[in-house]
Amino acid sequence: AKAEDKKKSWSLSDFDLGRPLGKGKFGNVYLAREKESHYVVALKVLFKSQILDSEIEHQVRREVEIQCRLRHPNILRMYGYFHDEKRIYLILEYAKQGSLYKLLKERERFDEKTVAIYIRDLTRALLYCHTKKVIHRDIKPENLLIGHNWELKIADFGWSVHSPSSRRMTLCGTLDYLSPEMIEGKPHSYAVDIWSLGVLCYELLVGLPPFDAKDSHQTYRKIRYVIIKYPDFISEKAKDLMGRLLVINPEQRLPLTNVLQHPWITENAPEGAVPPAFNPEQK
Ligand SMILES: Clc1ccc(CN2CCN(c3c(Br)cnc4[nH]c(-c5ccc(CN6CCOCC6)cc5)nc34)CC2)cc1
Repeated sequence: AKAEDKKKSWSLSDFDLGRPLGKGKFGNVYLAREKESHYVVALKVLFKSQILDSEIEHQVRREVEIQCRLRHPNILRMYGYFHDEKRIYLILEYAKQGSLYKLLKERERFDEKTVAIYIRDLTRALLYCHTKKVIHRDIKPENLLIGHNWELKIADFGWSVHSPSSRRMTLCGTLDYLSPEMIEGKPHSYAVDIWSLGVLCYELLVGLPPFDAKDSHQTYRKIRYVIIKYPDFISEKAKDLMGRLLVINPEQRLPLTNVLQHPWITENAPEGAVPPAFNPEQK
C-alpha cells in the first residue's frame, strides 16, 4: 500500500472503474482498481455542479483535509483526491463488508459482546480524532463501514469540524443522533460524539434508535428530556453505560477514556477480542 501513499497527482486514467457501491445526492461511489499496483479502492465521484449549487464546497474541502490526515485502523483511509472540469474524485479505502447499517437491517440487532467490541473500537477511533481536535458529529450506522476482518471503520467526515464549533447544521438526514445542544443550536464540542456513541450503542443492541418516534417533533422532545425505554433483554451494565453517555449536560457525559474502562466493555470486549465474522447464511 506504500505506492498509494506516495505524493503524486492522480487522474482517472490511473484506475479501472468497477461496479457502483452506492449512490448519493452529490455523486456516486465506485469500486476501482489502481492500474499499476492492482490496489482496490473506493472512488467517491462528486459532481462540482451539485456541490457548488448546494454551497457545500467548504464541507468537501474539510472532509478531504481531515480524512487525509487521519491514520487509524478504525477510520476509513483517504489516500488522495483529484478533479477534472466536472467532478471531484476522492480515493478512499474499500471496506469489503459494506455498511453497518445494512448489516444491522439484515440481523435486526447484535448480541452484547459484538456491540461492546464495536463500541470499544469506535471509542478508540473517536479518542484519536479528539486528540487531533476533530469532532466527527455524524456517528450513525450509515457512516460506519465494515472492513475485511469485520472491523468497524468510521467513514464520511463530511460533517466533521474542528472543535469548538457552533456551525449550524442544516438538518438533513436522521434526527435520531442529534444531541440536545445541537438541537438547540448551542456551541458544541467533542461531547456530541459521546452522545452519539450512546445512541449507536442502543440502536445496535435494540435494532431501533432510542428516541425513535412517529414524527420529528416527538423525536426532538424525547431527545431534550432524554426519554428512553430499555427493553428487558438489555443487561444492567449495558444500561449503566448508556445512562452515562446519554446525559443532557455535555460536561457530565462519561469521558471516552472512562468508556474503555467501563465494566460492560472490559467484560464483553476484553483485550484481543475481535468482531465476529457474519457469514450471509448464518441467520
Ligand atoms: Cl457521494 C456518496 C455516494 C454514496 C454514499 C453511500 N456509500 C458510502 C460508503 N461507500 C463505500 C466506501 Br466510501 C468504501 N467502501 C465501501 N464498501 C462498500 C460496500 C461493500 C460491499 C457491499 C456488498 N454487500 C456487502 C455485504 O454482503 C452483501 C453485499 C456493498 C457496499 N461501500 C463502500 C459506498 C457508498 C455516500 C456518498
